[in-house]
Amino acid sequence: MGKVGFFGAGSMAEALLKGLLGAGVFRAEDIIVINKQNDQRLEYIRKTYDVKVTRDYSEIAGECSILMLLVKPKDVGEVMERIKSHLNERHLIISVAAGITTSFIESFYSKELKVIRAMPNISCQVKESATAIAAGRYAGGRDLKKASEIFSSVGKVYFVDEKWLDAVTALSGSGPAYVYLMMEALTEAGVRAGLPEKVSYELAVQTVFGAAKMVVETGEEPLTLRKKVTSPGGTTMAGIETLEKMGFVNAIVQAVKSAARRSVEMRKESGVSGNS
Ligand SMILES: NC(=O)C1=CN([C@@H]2O[C@H](COP(=O)(O)OP(=O)(O)OC[C@H]3O[C@@H](n4cnc5c(N)ncnc54)[C@H](OP(=O)(O)O)[C@@H]3O)[C@@H](O)[C@H]2O)C=CC1
Ligand SMILES: O=C(O)[C@@H]1CCC=N1
Repeated sequence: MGKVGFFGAGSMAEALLKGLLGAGVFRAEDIIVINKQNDQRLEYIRKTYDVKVTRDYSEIAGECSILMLLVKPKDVGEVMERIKSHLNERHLIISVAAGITTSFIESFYSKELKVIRAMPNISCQVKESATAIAAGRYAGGRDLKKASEIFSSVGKVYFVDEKWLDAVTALSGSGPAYVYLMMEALTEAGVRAGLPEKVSYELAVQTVFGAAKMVVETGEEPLTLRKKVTSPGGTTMAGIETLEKMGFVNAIVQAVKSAARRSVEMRKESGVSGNS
């Protein structure tokens, strides 16, 4: 696979580092990490994962054939400006930046640049990411295969059309946060119903974990499983009726819509023209 350069040393970079090193896709000595100015963070990454770190853009672009953009969408332009003179046709750029198009990244290079846009989620860290990937104009089957190999090592991979990526970002990129909020809400609800906080928290977390595992391991759909839990006239029915009355489903639909809208806005704020 060659060496990989990580542009960014934040949450996503660390989640990917943990996952990729754990899965053995890259050895620590094949990874170089660069960030912008946080020395302490870069030192932490170096010490914890035993990877090489640098502040030299030419070094990282020179040594690595795969360059992963793990910076905020607004910083993608700056990174591309800094590396564009060191790029060549052997480089594969993989960007996880929300809203940033492959054509924007391609536009920094005068020749054909291989770009893959990916939308993983934080669960890379435990090798359970749902990652969607789309190829840019010049990326071919081999590049998609490489990206797929990388993200398969940290979860499941789905090939999508690039125009879907705002919706994907809103659903599965941001999705873990919605589920964490659900856990927070269940914990709070348990406390209000009289449980000690620790008990409530542990019950909430195990309930969400068990519910997800049921769907995955039984292959049964959530609706079917929901029916199995909901006895006529029972407690679950009372709870679900309240969720319906309070607009639970609509709240989730609106949340995903807002997140997808924000993906489009961030694209515009980052100076990207075009829709997808
Ligand atoms: N967090 C998540 O769950 C997910 C995030 N993403 C995407 O991943 C990307 C990164 O997000 P996240 O990890 O949360 O962000 P963080 O803010 O945690 O990390 C951003 C990193 O980028 C570095 N950086 C900024 N500018 C430059 C530069 N010019 N050169 C090199 N490094 C630079 C920062 O360095 P410094 O600290 O020194 O400024 C920092 O290490 C975003 O585009 C986001 O859309 C996608 C899916 C899920
Ligand atoms: O919140 C964000 O913008 C990023 C993209 C998906 C998850 N985190």
